[in-house]
Amino acid sequence: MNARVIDGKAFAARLTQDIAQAAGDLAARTGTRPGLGVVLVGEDAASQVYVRTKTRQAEACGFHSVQADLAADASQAEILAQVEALNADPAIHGILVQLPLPKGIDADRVTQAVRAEKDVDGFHYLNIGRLGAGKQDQAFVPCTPAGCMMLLRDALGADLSGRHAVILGRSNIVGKPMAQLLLAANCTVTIAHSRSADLPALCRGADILVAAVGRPELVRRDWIKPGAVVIDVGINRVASGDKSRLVGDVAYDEAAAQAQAITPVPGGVGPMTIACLLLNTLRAAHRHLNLPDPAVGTGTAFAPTTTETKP
Ligand SMILES: Nc1nc(=O)c2c([nH]1)NC[C@@H]1CN(c3ccc(C(=O)N[C@@H](CCC(=O)O)C(=O)O)cc3)C=[N+]21
Repeated sequence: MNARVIDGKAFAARLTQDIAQAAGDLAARTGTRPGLGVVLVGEDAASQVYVRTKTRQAEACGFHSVQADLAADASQAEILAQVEALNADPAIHGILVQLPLPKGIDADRVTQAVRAEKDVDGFHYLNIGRLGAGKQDQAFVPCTPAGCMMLLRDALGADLSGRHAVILGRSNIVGKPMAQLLLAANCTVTIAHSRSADLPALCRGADILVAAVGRPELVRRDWIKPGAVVIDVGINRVASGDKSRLVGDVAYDEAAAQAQAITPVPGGVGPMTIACLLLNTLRAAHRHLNLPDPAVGTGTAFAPTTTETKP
């Protein structure tokens, strides 16, 4: 078997173009540009890179964008005040507080302070609850799982019903919402995690395998059912000689020998996360104006983008 590479980078680029187009249409119709507010606390290098990418892409889509940088020793009250300012700003439709927050800050307090209508990360309990109740159309769905679903439908077609999906990882940000989305798509869903017995055997039962545990190359060749679709959410920086490189939670070459299709790292799920953040912000602006959600990122708007791996 020679897995197709699911090109998340190309998919995200097309999605981002459609978002830019829809943002332009909205501005022409209503005079409103979608507005994204990003809160960054501290000097974590990776967080700075991610936040810069998000802000730059938002601006490239014609969004209004505001970035609030707070010092690493900012107090919880200062962070909450920043969130409240963005909550109250009518030009801001989506708010993102970059995680992780420094030690000593109650991240739950901060994420729950974001108004649900502006919660484009999908972390507010109202949005989590809507997703859990099958009302994901009214929710903001967390960006990484939303992007994974688009890539899955790109690989397998719109109808995923009856497939056995195994998710490795049970985080609030990826594993749990991913399970809800796959369940809503009529998959049979297994959530496996660090305390599960015989992870390899569980994974071998998967038609769809989503790896989101943050363990470099945990998933090996014999964990994968021939013909499965593998979505690798892991982004792990590992030493490679005197440099470092990014690897996923899946041993890519081994998995590609077994799978039908697989996402690479980098260039798979990561770029989709950012595109879905922009899409959620575009939707937030529409909902703020009492307009129906734009027809972007839904249905069959996207032709498959898959390429062959090397033998
Ligand atoms: N409130 C909040 N929301 C988030 O969505 C959020 C967050 N906090 N904290 C950190 C994680 C991580 N995250 C990534 C997004 C894109 C890439 C991405 O585009 N990665 C590129 C490679 C980037 C590189 O080279 O380092 C790729 O996979 O191709 C990675 C990671 C969003 N996060």
